[in-house]
Amino acid sequence: MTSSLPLPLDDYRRYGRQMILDGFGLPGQLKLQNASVAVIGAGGLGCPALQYLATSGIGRIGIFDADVVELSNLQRQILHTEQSIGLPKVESAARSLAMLNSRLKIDAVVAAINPSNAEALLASYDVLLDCTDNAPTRYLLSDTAVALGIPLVSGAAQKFEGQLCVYNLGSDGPCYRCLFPVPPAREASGSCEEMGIMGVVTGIIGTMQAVETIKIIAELHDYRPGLLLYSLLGNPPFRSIKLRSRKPSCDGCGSSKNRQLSEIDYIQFCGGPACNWVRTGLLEGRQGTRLTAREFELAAKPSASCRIIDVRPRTEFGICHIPGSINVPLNELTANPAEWITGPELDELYLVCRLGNDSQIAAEAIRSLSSDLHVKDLIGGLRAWATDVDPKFPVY
Ligand SMILES: Nc1ncnc2c1ncn2[C@@H]1O[C@H](COP(=O)(O)OP(=O)(O)OP(=O)(O)O)[C@@H](O)[C@H]1O
Ligand SMILES: [Zn+2]
Repeated sequence: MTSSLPLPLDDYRRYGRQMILDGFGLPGQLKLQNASVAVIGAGGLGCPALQYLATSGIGRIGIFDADVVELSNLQRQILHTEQSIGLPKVESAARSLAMLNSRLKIDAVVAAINPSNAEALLASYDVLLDCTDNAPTRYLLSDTAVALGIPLVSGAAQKFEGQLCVYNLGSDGPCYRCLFPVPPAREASGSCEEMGIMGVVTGIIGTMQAVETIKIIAELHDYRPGLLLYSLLGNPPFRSIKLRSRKPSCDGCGSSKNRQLSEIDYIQFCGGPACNWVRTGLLEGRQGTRLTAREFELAAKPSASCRIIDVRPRTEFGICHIPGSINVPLNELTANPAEWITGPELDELYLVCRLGNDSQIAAEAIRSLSSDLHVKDLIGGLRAWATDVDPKFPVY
């Protein structure tokens, strides 16, 4: 006689180690099996979150990201391999996940979530995971979770630190706007490329996003989540802040909200472009004051009359620099520009940075002091130097 089992026979062996846990059991496994979750961002946080969600037996996972895999991603984006460089991240992630769990249903969507597509693309999921890296998307996903009436498991990681919080949980869980009605300053919320990230920090936070998602689906969670703060250098490394319930006056989830997502200008609200649904170019350069890498190489020869100032932070200067250049980090230079243009013979000043933005700010600060000095900066920064002048110059 064959009995009809609620799970495929193999799954009893596959998930047995968690199914024997009191409080989880077969009902917990069935809840995971019947659940759909959407992971937005298949980068540092998305990869570890996806890995554990896939192996835990979630039935369907949507992956959304418009980016392709780069060498600099491999330090932390652990579903991507050297072979997947150049492939869309969602495709690379889906391939890795299929190897972990061939029965998992994966919706791999090569697209950035934006105000026009968010609700339509995410409506069929039970839980959203924010694994992205920019403020406009954080607000958009919070508003989308509120509009769809589903929880949002949000992660963030920068430098040595990470943050985890579940928003819009249950009938009175706060949304992201309840906690952060005003976006963080742009300087405090740059990308991993700008700010740096210890790879393993994203592993911890992304894995904890998977944990919270599993808890919500299996109904093991606390209805009053906290904001969890992690610092790799902290002692203790974890701190948790208890959250209040939803704010009645909140623009995102309060009683007065009545806006359509597509009408909200998230990018404007967050103080300018910072996300990949609109990537902008560099600062506008002043005509004739900027040099290509090849021009820079020919013109900038360090001597008593010619100085190359590299305005990157000291740690970055310590990684690599143009021979003969001196390091004056941008904040020090702009705090007291006069100090760096002393010297009776000094006639030409060349400014460099990593990508060609900070060097323009430094050049303007110096020009505001002296009109005699020839002040020029390098278009595209040391990236362009490595591409066009010195292929052995490290790119980081
Ligand atoms: N609106 C969005 N919709 C979907 N994915 C997004 C959105 N905004 C950001 N992402 C994705 O979130 C991921 C964030 O991951 P992470 O910061 O680790 O990667 P990265 O941007 O490749 O890093 P780096 O700053 O080092 O280049 C990226 O893959 C990015 O494409
Ligand atoms: Zn709110």
